[in-house]
Amino acid sequence: MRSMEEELFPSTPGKVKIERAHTINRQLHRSFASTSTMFLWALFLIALTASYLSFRSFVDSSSRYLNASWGGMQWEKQIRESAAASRPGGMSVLVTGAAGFVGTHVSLALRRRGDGVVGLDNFNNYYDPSLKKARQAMLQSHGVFVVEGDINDTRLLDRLFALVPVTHVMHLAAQAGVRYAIENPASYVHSNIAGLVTLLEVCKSADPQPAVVWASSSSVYGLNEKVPFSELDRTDRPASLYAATKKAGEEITHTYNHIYGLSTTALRFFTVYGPWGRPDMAYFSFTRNILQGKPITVYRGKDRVDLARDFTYIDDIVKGCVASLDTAEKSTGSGGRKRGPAQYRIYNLGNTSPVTVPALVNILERHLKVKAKKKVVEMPGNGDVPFTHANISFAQAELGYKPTTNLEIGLKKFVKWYLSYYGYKPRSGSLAA
Ligand SMILES: O=C(O)[C@H]1O[C@H](OP(=O)(O)OP(=O)(O)OC[C@H]2O[C@@H](n3ccc(=O)[nH]c3=O)[C@H](O)[C@@H]2O)[C@H](O)[C@@H](O)[C@H]1O
Repeated sequence: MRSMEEELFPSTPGKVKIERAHTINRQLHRSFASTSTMFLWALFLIALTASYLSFRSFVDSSSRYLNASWGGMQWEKQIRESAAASRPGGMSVLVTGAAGFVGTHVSLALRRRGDGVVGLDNFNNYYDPSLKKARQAMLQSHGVFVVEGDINDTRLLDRLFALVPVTHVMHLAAQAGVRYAIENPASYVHSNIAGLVTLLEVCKSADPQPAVVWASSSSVYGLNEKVPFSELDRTDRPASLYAATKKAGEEITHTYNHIYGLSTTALRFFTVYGPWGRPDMAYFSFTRNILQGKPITVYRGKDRVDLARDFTYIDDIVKGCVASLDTAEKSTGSGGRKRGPAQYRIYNLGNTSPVTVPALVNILERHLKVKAKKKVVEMPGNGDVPFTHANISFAQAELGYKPTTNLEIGLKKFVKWYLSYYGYKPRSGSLAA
């Protein structure tokens, strides 16, 4: 059999050289012609693929734009107005989770004293979104615009930072609730881990970088038994996935502080309650059930020990948040690079006087003037801890934090709001069965 080389360059020399040369030329020409045809086909296919891909990306981005509830000149105008401070030296704060319980109160407090505030909230349906919409409407009437969007949306965050010179981020958007993590673990990873990282990525790249104050949780103390809980105590034994994601948040913010010079402050909130609160929390759902004549389930710990929480009134928490923003030092990085060491802080924001769950129910019964139908059951093993109790000496010394509302007074204010918001007539007289 002849080799390929022999086919192209036959071994017989002499007269046949020219013929051979012609043959070779023809063969070369044929092969060149087929190569260039292939090349043209390849070019054509590449062009076709490129136009298909750019068409797809155009359709994707236009549909994303059309489906998104953000964008447009009017939207940008509202953001700029909302973010503009009305007092000299005022801050421009991006409040994530602004239509949430704590977010609404902090946004209002900032706006009232003349800071610029832009809210961000995804209005998810973890609990009744109509309550979030009502909070949004209330904020709007006070000049705070709440953007509808998710902290996982980098494009939206970039846009907000391009529109507003954000000096501070008050990051309160999160998947809350200790026991719900058993049902929907992915939502905690999505909001409390992925969302946090997305937000920090944008913050670290912003120029200037904002200072970040964000909501951690008393739940990070987990199985800690040393009371009261101090920021110096162990927090490496979380009892729920919720707690684990909040603890992870403290470590993730440390990384951004260390590498990029972001100024970060984590606030460990202790069971916050009050008007405009969260319907998934015990004080809120107990109130609803008591008024509707439905039973409430009261959990009890091992050996029939009552569970207790360091319930903290919303106005005290707001003071702690605002003081944290006021004392936050500037971030030190720029262009995504650290220029020097930056502030990294963690504070307990609690009330320092735990109250048992049955005592909470007694107070509600008195304020509602209705007797609760109690079902006492052993605490299910779904992430709860038996008690919480904050040591607030660091917050006191460094933020001037000093809670002033006890559970009796705080629940009275909550009940007043609840009855009015849900259209109940306040009852007079003694307890009804
Ligand atoms: O400090 C926090 O970081 C967390 O506080 C809050 O968690 P918790 O302290 O668990 O509040 P909450 O659910 O009101 O239960 C209060 C008590 O009632 C008991 N409880 C609860 C429900 C019920 O049906 N029966 C009952 O006895 C229950 O066993 C508990 O002893 C926030 O939800 C959470 O998002 C996080 O911010």
